[in-house]
Amino acid sequence: MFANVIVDISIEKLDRPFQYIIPDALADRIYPGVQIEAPFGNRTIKGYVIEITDTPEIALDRIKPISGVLSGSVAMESQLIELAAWMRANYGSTMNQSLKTVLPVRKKTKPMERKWLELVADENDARMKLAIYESGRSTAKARLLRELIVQKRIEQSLVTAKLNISGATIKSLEKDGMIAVSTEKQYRNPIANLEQNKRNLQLNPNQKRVVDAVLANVDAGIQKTYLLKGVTGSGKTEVYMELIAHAIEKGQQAIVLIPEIALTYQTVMRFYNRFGDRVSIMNSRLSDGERYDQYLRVLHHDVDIIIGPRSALFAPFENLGLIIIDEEHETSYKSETAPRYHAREVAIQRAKMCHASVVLGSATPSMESYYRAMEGEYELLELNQRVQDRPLAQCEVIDMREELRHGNRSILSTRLQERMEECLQKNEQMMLFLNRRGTAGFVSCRACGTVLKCPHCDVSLSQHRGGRLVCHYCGYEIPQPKTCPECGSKYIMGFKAGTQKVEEFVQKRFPDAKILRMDYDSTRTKDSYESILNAFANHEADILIGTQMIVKGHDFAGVTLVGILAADMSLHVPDFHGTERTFDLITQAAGRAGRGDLPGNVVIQSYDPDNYAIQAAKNQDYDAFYRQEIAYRGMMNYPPVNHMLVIGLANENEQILAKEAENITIYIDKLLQNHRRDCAVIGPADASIAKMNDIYRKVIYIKSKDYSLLVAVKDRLEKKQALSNIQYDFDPMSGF
Ligand SMILES: Nc1ncnc2c1ncn2[C@@H]1O[C@H](COP(=O)(O)OP(=O)(O)OP(=O)(O)O)[C@@H](O)[C@H]1O
Ligand SMILES: [Zn+2]
Ligand SMILES: [Zn+2]
Repeated sequence: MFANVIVDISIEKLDRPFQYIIPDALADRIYPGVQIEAPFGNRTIKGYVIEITDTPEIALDRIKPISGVLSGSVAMESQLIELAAWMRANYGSTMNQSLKTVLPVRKKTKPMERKWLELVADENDARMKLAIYESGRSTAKARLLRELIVQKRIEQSLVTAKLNISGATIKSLEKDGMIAVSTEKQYRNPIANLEQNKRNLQLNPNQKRVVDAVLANVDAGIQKTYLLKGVTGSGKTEVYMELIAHAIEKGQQAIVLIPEIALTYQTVMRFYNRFGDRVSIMNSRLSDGERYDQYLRVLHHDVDIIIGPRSALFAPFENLGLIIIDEEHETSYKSETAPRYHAREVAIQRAKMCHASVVLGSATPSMESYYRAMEGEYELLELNQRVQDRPLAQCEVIDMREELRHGNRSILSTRLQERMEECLQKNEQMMLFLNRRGTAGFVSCRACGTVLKCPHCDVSLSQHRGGRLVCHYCGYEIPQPKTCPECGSKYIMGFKAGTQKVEEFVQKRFPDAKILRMDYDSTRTKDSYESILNAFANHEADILIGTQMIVKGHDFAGVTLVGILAADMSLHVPDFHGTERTFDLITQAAGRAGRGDLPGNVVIQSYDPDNYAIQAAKNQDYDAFYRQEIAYRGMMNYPPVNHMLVIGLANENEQILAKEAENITIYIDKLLQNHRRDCAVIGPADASIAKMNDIYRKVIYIKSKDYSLLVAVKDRLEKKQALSNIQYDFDPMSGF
């Protein structure tokens, strides 16, 4: 057997593992992540094993044996490399891609150095010396010494800038034995200079019950994953913080994942108020240097808590006790580039390696997580009430087909306009949420609500050029009809309306209302997102109009009305998750209303008001939604009941791609011929983006109950020569 070893984890050399023989005597101590010693040229170097293989890559007589295993090699990097190896094996990528995901980009930039001047002589001696300097007209030396007698310790840059003192003067004082100069490395702290506002909140009995349940297991040494299902505004964040405080008390550290878009000043402050400087953040707005500094601060035990999106999962804590994933249903936890990992699964894997707990939190848990909780794999914990017994908002569904029948062709239903009027009169705030997800591509009837779907896959057909409607799962296609096949209406078309249009309409209808709009266009500059949220929180506007951006965990006490426009648009994304996304979005949006002292109202506008996702969201009844959705997933063999592997192929030559996709499908069919009952191969079909930058794309789907069968197919394909670029996506979260 051979081990592929990385000898130095600096980015330039990541590209090149070196191969060594595994001596029999060491065989059972060598696995990915382990730190070893091996000959390198004429010296011995330390390295990390990244892979075990039975294929030699160079002539056998040129491969040297590993000379030793570094016992107790607890080096942080070794654990992360082991994790990278697991990701490579389970998601399909090169080892390089996995390592680059897990380890930070090393920046040559040095940390800032601060020099300190400190008085070391005792005060009497210093005063005597000061008198000598003064009489000898050493005015610069006198000035500095006088200051240090008062301050004891001053930063050098302050001395040179403010007291106008030269390096020579400092040296001379040092030589006289008056002061000492020391340097201190300082890493950039992205949340420095915040003002901490300590406040101690008493957990209510429900919150306490949840915390106790976790702590009981922790104290008994039981490592587990928990699913915290708590309605919007039930105080999940307070539960997280309490658990973190307990971990820190035991000398452990914690990682908190939240979707990038919810990582606002408001959220960071909640953690900062409780934990102060022991908290740091990672997000995409940090420069590579700042990000690397956070990695070092973690390594040097300067912080106990890292908050950030997906990538914060790889913070190098040595004694990690807790990983929290808030809004765990969010699609952004799945990486869209290889390795296409899901943060939830990697978190669980990392937690197992270091015996940490994982808490997944959401008001609308993903189907995957709730299914696993039902199967007993995760422990389910619930918070079914809002804090201080605030009621959930009152929801009503408006049938937009009726509106059309009554001659209202506008974006806002009569009912919503009435509610808005009331809200403005009472000087309360509202949010209008336009569901833009999935508005591209599908075709629906405005008179009866019918959406054209694939008869084989039950996903909506997508509009293609040349008037074709195509299924991206199986390739089924039909010409686009001119009239609705259900009711004959000619109002059958793609849906198009943007937030800007909504804003124009609302402004015209309510000329005195102050409106803020938040969408991709209005938040392109660095801080605009934050400043819109702040302005709204300060009641500088009555109405906030936006896309999915406005529903992510924001806590505005003044909002009493939420209007959800085009609620059902996301039902029709060409993807089997459409119904789940719709339920999530409506429930989360509705959860923004009535969080303060005043009760909330929600108006849901839909062309498909009887759909179970819309009905369940209206009643804020997660369980009802789950029961129907899981039955559907089971019937169609979709995840989480089955696993699914998407094999994406890309090639600039359309003919070669088509041929290769066919051949690979036949090859996979053959591979799986003894497993016909446990799996299905579907496709090849055009990818949802069938051509990108002049590269053609196709997809093949495999469904199976057995994840390892899918991994085995991937492993075989990886070894095969291919003309096209091949990508793997296990249990996809969105169309390829
Ligand atoms: N025990 C408590 N006593 C008083 N107020 C509390 C308590 N717990 C939480 N709160 C307050 O209630 C509000 C909602 O709590 P929090 O944001 O933690 O809920 P959440 O479940 O995370 O909500 P969402 O999922 O909607 O984001 C916050 O303003 C929080 O400060
Ligand atoms: Zn119709
Ligand atoms: Zn189909």
